[in-house]
Amino acid sequence: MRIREIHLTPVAFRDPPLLNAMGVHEPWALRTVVEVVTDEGVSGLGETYGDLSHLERLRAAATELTGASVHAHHDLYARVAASVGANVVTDQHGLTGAGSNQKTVDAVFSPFEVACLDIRGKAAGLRVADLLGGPVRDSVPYSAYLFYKWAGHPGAEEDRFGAALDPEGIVAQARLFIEEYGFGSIKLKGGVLPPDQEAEAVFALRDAFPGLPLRIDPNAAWTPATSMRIGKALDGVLEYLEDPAPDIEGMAEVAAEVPMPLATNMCVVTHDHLPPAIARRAIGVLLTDHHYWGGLLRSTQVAALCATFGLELSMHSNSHLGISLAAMTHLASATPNITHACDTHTPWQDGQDVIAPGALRFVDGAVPVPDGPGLGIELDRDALAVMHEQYLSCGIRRRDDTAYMRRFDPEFTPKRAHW
Ligand SMILES: O=C([O-])C(=O)C[C@H](O)[C@@H](O)C(=O)[O-]
Ligand SMILES: [Mg+2]
Repeated sequence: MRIREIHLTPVAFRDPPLLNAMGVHEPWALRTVVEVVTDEGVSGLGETYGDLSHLERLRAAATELTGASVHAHHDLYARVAASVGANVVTDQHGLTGAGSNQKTVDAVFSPFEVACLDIRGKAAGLRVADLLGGPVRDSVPYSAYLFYKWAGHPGAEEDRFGAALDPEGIVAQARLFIEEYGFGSIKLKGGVLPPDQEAEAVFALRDAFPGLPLRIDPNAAWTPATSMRIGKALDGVLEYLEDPAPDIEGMAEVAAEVPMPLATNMCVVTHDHLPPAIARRAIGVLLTDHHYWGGLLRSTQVAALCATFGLELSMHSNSHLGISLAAMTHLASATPNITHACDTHTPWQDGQDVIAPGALRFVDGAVPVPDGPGLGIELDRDALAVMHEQYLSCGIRRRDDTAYMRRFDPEFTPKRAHW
């Protein structure tokens, strides 16, 4: 089965004003939908970032990939690497660590690999999870992913989630998500308010939801000293503390002093980071993300490395649609050592999607692995067309949380080791 054509469709969907250490989410989030079609007419789906420079790299890779076998994983990777070239560094949103040529190639390769696995599964009558070694769990738990947020985008009406700028607002948000999705663990995105205020919100969550695993992720907005102080104060409250301070060295300092494991999707984001992080005992949990770790197969290889070195696994998420959720679910179901509930932005997309409804649903905070072959999902072409129109009209071509925040707070600076 050879690749006959590839369709790349940039899309935009509404996103609430979620606050983070870099600024605030813009009213529209961007993604690219990737459709690979074979010479036998079988098609597969992938989903990735929507920034224009990434889209241009996807276009160049698509040209290289035409004619390749969907089974030839290494050949597909080599073609993508050649199309990207050396010394090209991926876009930065400031929230997923340093860019590198390796990470760029991995990010460009990922959606094509997912689409090829979708095709291979459809052709063989197997689920993608089966191609990855078979599911070790039928259903993948996700965490309630809480954000400090404004009531609505400035100048627009309040959204249905409302404001969350203090512990009461955060607890109310958690209650809403738990009622609607049944989540059994909670992550709070931090790096927005002074650390003691964010710790207060964590204590409020503990009191409101006793026994639920909790995490906080300030995206490296704290110094090592503050991270140690807050980490010690949250002893017995957190299952892990995610990226409190910048860089492997800073994380190692903190890890040596705090009682809970440190997790990261910032200081270890490509293979080169693993040896120093392991040597320095900087992290206990890696948040993997197939979108920048080179797709699903390569993510399972990273997972095996983590098992060898005694690292636990969780999963990172950006704003995404159902193709990504399906891929994340197949991957996590087939990765034995993902033992923490995965992150997902799905609730913030509030039903907007490019896939037909029904295949993916939350049951008690977990997504059952879809039954159908491949990813087990179908593209909703009408929805895709609407979201593509939204992309064309929204005017955003690159995610920039800092620039958007500066429209309302010209003095705003990204928070890196700020507190
Ligand atoms: O560190 C993380 O978990 C993330 O970067 C997740 C997302 O990017 C989130 O922080 C966001 O979109 O604001
Ligand atoms: Mg994180």
